[in-house]
Amino acid sequence: MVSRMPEPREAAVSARPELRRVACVGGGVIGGGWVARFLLAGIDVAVHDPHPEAERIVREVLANARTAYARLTQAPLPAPGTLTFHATIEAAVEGADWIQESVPERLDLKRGVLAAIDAACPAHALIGSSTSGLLPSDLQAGLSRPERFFVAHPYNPVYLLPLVEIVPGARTDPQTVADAVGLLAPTGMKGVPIAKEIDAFVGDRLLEALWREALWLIRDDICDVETLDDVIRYSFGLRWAQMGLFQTYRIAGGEAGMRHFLGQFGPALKWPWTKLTDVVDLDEALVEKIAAQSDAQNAGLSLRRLEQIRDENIVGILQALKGADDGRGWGAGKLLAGFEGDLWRKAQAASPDGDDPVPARLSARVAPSWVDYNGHMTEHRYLQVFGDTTDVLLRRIGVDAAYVEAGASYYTVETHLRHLGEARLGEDLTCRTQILSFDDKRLHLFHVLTRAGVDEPIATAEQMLLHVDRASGRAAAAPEAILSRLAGLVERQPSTTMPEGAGRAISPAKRRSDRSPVHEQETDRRH
Ligand SMILES: NC(=O)C1=CN([C@@H]2O[C@H](COP(=O)(O)OP(=O)(O)OC[C@H]3O[C@@H](n4cnc5c(N)ncnc54)[C@H](O)[C@@H]3O)[C@@H](O)[C@H]2O)C=CC1
Ligand SMILES: C[N+](C)(C)CC(=O)CC(=O)[O-]
Repeated sequence: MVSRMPEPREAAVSARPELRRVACVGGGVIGGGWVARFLLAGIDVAVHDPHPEAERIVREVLANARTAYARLTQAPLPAPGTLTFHATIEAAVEGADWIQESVPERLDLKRGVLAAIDAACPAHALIGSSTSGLLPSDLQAGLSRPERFFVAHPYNPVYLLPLVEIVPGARTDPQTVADAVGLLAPTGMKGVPIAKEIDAFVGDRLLEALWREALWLIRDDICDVETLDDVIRYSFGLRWAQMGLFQTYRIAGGEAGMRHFLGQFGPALKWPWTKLTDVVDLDEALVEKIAAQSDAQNAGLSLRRLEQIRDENIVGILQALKGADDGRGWGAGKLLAGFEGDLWRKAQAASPDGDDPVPARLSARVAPSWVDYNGHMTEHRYLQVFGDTTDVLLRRIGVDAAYVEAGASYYTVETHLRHLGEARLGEDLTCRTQILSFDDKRLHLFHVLTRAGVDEPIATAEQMLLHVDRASGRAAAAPEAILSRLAGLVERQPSTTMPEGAGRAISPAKRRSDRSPVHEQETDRRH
């Protein structure tokens, strides 16, 4: 049978401009994550949450998000939006382009809150609900303008995981779905329209099935929570971040592929262990057992520490995926690469030549994964920072993703890196570039890495790059437009003299015999 493309995907293009102001109604785990996602995309956010400590909680989630973003990307993020807190729904939704409801998972509560939002928000505003499973048709039932309502189901942490299931109800306008997908894209999120509404949508149907089996395994003492988590994180959990279920199983079918996989494991679907559907009774004893095992598993780890470890791990995974598929990016990493490309394009459009007289400048923070057994930044991270700074320069002269796609690029052919000091965990670094020389094919750079606000270099790198025709892999003259941008940067750069250390080769170590006291004594005796 040939499947039809789902309706909402056909209305693919958003007619709306970018979001300027968002209201988040509910600022708990998920509401706080939405706040961070929108704010760090430069959007103003108004929050309403009656919890007495709502502001503290939101700001703590935001602090986590800022740390995670500093590690996630070197791309020029926009200036964060303005965060405000409001005592009423009416005040929060005033002037909002999008309202995201994230109050507790109770139909009656959500309906009341949505009715208040619907009555007070601007006519053009979209209304999304974070519900994990309630049907959008049930939630939109009492609204005066149900056509602008939909479920926007995110994943925790909302500021790092890009997926949002966009689920329309019976009365949602298909254009609303397309608009929601389009409006989320500049925040780095991937809105995925779900063709038909169903309880728990797609993600939570899968997660609930796994969770149900997990609860049985603990209740029946088959394993404890730590063993169960190990089974996931040392095996299929590692696969799922990059290939999901079906692509993974296609490979598991070997050379004969998916048909063979289905032929081999299809019959097993009739065996008892593949159709477990009973729901475990979450009685007091089981709750106590799981809570106690979970406490033991996480002894000494606060919630915020767990969140930080989780965020660091997710950032690492996203960055690995960004470099996958021969640098083209894969899955969520490809999305991140596209997001960063948009940020660079926007920054360049806002300031095509840039006002900065320094040809390239990059800020970086020493992340835990950058530190080695000596307790300082490890070697290859220096090259990463210098390489990223070179990329800043290349983008500035017009060598961006589109330029590379069109067939030419600059390749680094030589680097001389000097380590002059130590960069330690959490330190903010600045890298600045001087263009030493260039001609139609060669570009000679000198980077200096310092602690932010300090002049003394921690490291320097001298690099030679060649302009290359990518098809032949051979050096080729860069076009006039690139060369004249380079000339403009050279003219304006503050330093015109050769920097200390430029052109230096590694001086050979003295031969052991030259240094030996015996040798020196012998030499002395000869004198
Ligand atoms: N926690 C999770 O992993 C995920 C939760 N969700 C969904 O997000 C929604 C919120 O869940 P969580 O953030 O986990 O819950 P939470 O309990 O952390 O936060 C709910 C917040 O809503 C506030 N609230 C209660 N009544 C309110 C009202 N009348 N107006 C404004 N705020 C009000 C509470 O003070 C609280 O801060 C639920 O629909 C849930 O299904 C979606 C994805 C994942
Ligand atoms: C537990 N949960 C059903 C609220 C989970 C979700 O909805 C998504 C997530 O982040 O796992």
